[in-house]
Amino acid sequence: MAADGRHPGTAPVADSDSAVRRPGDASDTPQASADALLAARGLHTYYGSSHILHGVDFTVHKGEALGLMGRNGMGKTTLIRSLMGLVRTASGSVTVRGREMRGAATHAIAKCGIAYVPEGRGIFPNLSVKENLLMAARPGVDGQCEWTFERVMATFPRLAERLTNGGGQLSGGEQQMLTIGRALMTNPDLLILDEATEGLAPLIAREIWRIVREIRLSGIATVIVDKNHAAVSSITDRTMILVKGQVVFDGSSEDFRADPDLVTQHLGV
Ligand SMILES: Nc1ncnc2c1ncn2[C@@H]1O[C@H](COP(=O)(O)OP(=O)(O)OP(=O)(O)O)[C@@H](O)[C@H]1O
Repeated sequence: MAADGRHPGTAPVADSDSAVRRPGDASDTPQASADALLAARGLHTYYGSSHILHGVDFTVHKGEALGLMGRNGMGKTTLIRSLMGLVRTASGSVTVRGREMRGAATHAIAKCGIAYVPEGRGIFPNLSVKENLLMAARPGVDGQCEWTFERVMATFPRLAERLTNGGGQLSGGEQQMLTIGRALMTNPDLLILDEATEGLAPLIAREIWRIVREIRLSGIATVIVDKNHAAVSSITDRTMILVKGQVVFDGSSEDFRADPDLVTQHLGV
């Protein structure tokens, strides 16, 4: 705890209109900025007259795994949708590798190597597993083709067993794997997973976490939104907590795990 009773790296929600960065936050340094893959500064988003994001600062660096946490309705999905151009943002900036992208179309942001796997899964139910995967295939931003059909098969043995099944015939967990597999076929630099284990049986959720670990080790940056903070913080480098559309913690996952008060205060039910 800091002398004022707050956690290092936290700010009281009602204090300020903008999210407060930690002194010495890596994203403040020119070195880290050069390394930033996707960044937002002072992001404000509204749904009608409801002010949802209150000046959010956000950075994910190349190859970094970031866990985005917060109770229901705190703005996590809205932040992701704002970054992806799926909702209009009122002000602030969104950059990909330093290039301003706020207001750009979602497909233009995706073309910059950002793959978004939304909550609820988006596969083609009438196409086979193989067709679903092959139609997503494309080289990455630098022409890299590391994620081939064969590699996806090796990573998702369950999908390999169901290649000719229609997407709609898969179980919920298999559909989630197919959605992640499709995202990997685009050879992204960043994979954003929103509630990837929501509603899945524990065994299947564990399989998803194994896959996410493997993706992370392959050098792809990941942003993981999930209620299972223990699982997420065990595989991420950094943790960020949103409360009412403001960042109240942005620090290493090690620091997050060492401070159970953060869970009680900001994530507990
Ligand atoms: N399309 C919408 N129109 C109006 N309000 C919305 C819309 N989508 C979300 N909201 C509201 O915005 C706030 C933030 O929602 P958001 O989905 O971003 O939260 P979240 O942290 O992702 O929560 P959850 O874990 O429940 O998905 C909530 O109060 C929610 O009711």
